[in-house]
Amino acid sequence: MSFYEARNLHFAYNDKVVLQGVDLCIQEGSIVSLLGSNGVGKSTLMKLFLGLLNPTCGEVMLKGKPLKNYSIKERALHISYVPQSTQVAFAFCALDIVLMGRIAFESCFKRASKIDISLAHAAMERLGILHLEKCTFQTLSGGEKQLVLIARSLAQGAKILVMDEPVSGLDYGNQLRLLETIILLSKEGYTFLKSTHFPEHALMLGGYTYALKKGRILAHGDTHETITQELINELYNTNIALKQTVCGYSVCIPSFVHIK
Ligand SMILES: Nc1ncnc2c1ncn2[C@@H]1O[C@H](COP(=O)(O)OP(=O)(O)OP(=O)(O)O)[C@@H](O)[C@H]1O
Repeated sequence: MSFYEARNLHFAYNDKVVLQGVDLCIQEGSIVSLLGSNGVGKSTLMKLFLGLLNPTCGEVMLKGKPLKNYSIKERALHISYVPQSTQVAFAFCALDIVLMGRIAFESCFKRASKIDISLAHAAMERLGILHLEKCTFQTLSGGEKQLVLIARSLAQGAKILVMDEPVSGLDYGNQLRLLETIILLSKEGYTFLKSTHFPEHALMLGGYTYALKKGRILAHGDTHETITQELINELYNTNIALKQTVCGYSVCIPSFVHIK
């Protein structure tokens, strides 16, 4: 039985076709990176995996059962979502936002329990943002907001994390710390489906990669075998060379053909 998969997904926004026959299979505890140019459909595919959009054809399956047969609460027990950004209408503090991850376990109107608060604190501590707990979410920087949303996902306790460009807005140190956290969490049994604009980050994480182009899967497989310089150049219309460093990491070396 597959763990989490998309079978022959098709999707269009009205008459704008975005995905055409996408198959994607995620093993439990794995890290799956989605690559593709701007507007290719990565966020759309993730929203289909979350059940926030319905496919025009095809199906998302979770643990052998169609996702559409799970209630919203059941979905929240399995899957959490880190969006690219979140609008918050009220002056919630960062801890309130993280505690919202616990709503699936309680009623919206019930006060957070001691257990909820300690789980929220643990998630914030893990991401190095406990000092932000009393800050108003709206006043945080883009990167700080992103870390709070990731903490909300961890506090939710769901073991599948769907992350839409999770490092966007993070400074270089927080990018590396988040990648390391993802690797550590996957070793604890968490499963990741994440989009990225950085092939090097996918290579650091390893796992599995799917590359999307023109609504279809152009390439997929073990990340280190799938991400080649030819694939990167085809996906992004670039002219890079992929080189391996002495410590085993691959880096992209761009050639700026227009600048001499
Ligand atoms: N609500 C919507 N209504 C109509 N078209 C949409 C909607 N959301 C996205 N699209 C279009 O669908 C296509 C895929 O968008 P999507 O956000 O999934 O791409 P993406 O690969 O995540 O892009 P990026 O890397 O820039 O975040 C784009 O052409 C986009 O303009």
